Amino acid sequence: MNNSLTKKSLYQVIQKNQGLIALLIFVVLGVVVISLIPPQILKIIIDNNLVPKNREGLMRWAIVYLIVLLFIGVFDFLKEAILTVLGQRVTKEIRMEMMVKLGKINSQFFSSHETGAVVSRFTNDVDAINTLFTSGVVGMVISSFKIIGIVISIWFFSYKLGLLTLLLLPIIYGIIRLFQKRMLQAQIKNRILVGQVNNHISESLNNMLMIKSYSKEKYMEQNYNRYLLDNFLTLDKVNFYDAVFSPLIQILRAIVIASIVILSSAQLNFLGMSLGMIAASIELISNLFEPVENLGMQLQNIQQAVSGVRRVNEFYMEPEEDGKNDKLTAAKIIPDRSAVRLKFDNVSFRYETGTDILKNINLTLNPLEKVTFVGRTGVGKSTLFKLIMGTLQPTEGVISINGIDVCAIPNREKRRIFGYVEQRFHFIKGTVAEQISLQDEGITRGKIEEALRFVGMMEYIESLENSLDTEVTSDSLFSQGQQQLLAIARAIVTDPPLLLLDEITANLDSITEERVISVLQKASSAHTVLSISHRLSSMIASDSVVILENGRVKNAGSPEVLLQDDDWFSSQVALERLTWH
Ligand SMILES: Nc1ncnc2c1ncn2[C@@H]1O[C@H](COP(=O)(O)OP(=O)(O)OP(=O)(O)O)[C@@H](O)[C@H]1O
Repeated sequence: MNNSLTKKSLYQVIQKNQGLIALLIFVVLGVVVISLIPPQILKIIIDNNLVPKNREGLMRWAIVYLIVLLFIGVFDFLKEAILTVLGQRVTKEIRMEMMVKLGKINSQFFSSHETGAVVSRFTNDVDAINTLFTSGVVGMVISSFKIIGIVISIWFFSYKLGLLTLLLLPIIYGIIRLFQKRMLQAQIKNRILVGQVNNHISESLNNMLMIKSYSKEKYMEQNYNRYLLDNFLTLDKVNFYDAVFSPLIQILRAIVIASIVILSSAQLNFLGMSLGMIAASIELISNLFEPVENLGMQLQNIQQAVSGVRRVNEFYMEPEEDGKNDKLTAAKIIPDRSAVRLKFDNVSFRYETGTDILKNINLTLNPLEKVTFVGRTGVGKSTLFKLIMGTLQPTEGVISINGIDVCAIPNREKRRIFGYVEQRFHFIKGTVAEQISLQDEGITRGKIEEALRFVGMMEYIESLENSLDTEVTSDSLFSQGQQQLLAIARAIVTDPPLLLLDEITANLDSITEERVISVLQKASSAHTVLSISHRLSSMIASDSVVILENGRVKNAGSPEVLLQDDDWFSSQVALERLTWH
């Protein structure tokens, strides 16, 4: 756990909660010691009062007995409360640190890790660490002390019974563990199957239109039926173990108690104990089952928590985005927006999980140039944009703006440099205005309105109930094409000198498409514009076209020259004209 996040968070919580921890230690010791007292009182009541038929002290001992029970309750409550508070504080600390880490982590991480697995670090793994507090280490210490205390108390009554208890302990533990393991296996299987049943419903709902269009209702029902049946079978097992476990413990306890009574009978009198001692021993042995039972679960929780700790720490050790220069500002990098020079020097790139996507790209774009990247689906055009923005780091080579490596640009400055319009619009929780500003306080309402007017969305937004302040609660408030327009508004609202447009007209009707292109063309006089387009006809009048093939620049030049020189380009244009006319 060296330099681990868990250790760090634990240390911080201990530092900030020293009083609470001192109280916890006191309470834990109190719980252990006080819970040994009632059997002793019982012994005194029987030996000093009941056997000699002396009722004098009964009232006094009854009150003491009640007070002790009251203390046990109070101490138990305090222990649980403190452990829950401390556990929550540690998990909050861990989760906050993990969120900070998530913001710093190298973007490559997200292409090689599934969302579900990362979510599970934040939820299941941190919850497992929480059990270290609520029912793990501290619980185990309490259970162990309780067991030790009980054995010592019994030993004082009769060393023979003490020895017998020591012999019995592993047997009781073994039987309980055997059942607990089976119960847990059945519960885990049941949980997975319940997840499967629930997933099936949400998946079916998400795909309902497709299911109906392809007439897959029967298939959906059969699958659901199968999942339900599996679920019933495991649930049966869980119920069986649940039903058997309690009676099993009762029978075990009854056998042990009966053995003590038989061994103490007048005929055998093997243990040599008074009646009070016998009663107290029976009480103590009865109390022995609870900590033994807890111990098994606590050990298991600790095992799970340890793997949670390991996984959380692995996440915390993931490489961060390096090479950022915090002193760089957009104004320093681009002092004059008409002199932006973007350069690719021997750039190659490969995702962690795959082969080379881009190989040895060398390109220099002139200031204010309009460049369109074309190439077959999957050739790496969108990847190239992510490299330009420094979201991904080239495996080899450098991409620079005015001589500055894009990977050194701090994230906070990127919105003032790049306006990136993705193929898909990502909604955030908030109002329409916040979809555009992304809660960036530097962006005024006037700027937001200007950007929305620019893409022709203002009229529609004014027709919404609260105009710009309408809460966006569902994607369906905007059509696919409108989402595309919102994406453009979000990108241009900061008036960045570099526009990166990834298939911006894919979801627009031809009238809107023409309008967007003409508006962007007007605006583009003060921008360097890089666009990706499948439909060559929808290309913003480009100064040059870069054709990518097999990860390399196959050809680059003005569209007029490429129409003459490049067979692929001229045939694509011809094909498109054929399709459209
Ligand atoms: N996160 C990722 N992890 C691994 N491989 C990826 C990842 N993203 C993209 N790829 C792969 O990289 C290749 C290039 O993808 P990219 O999206 O850059 O292509 P593209 O030219 O923009 O495609 P399209 O024209 O369809 O948008 C594809 O083969 C894709 O499968």
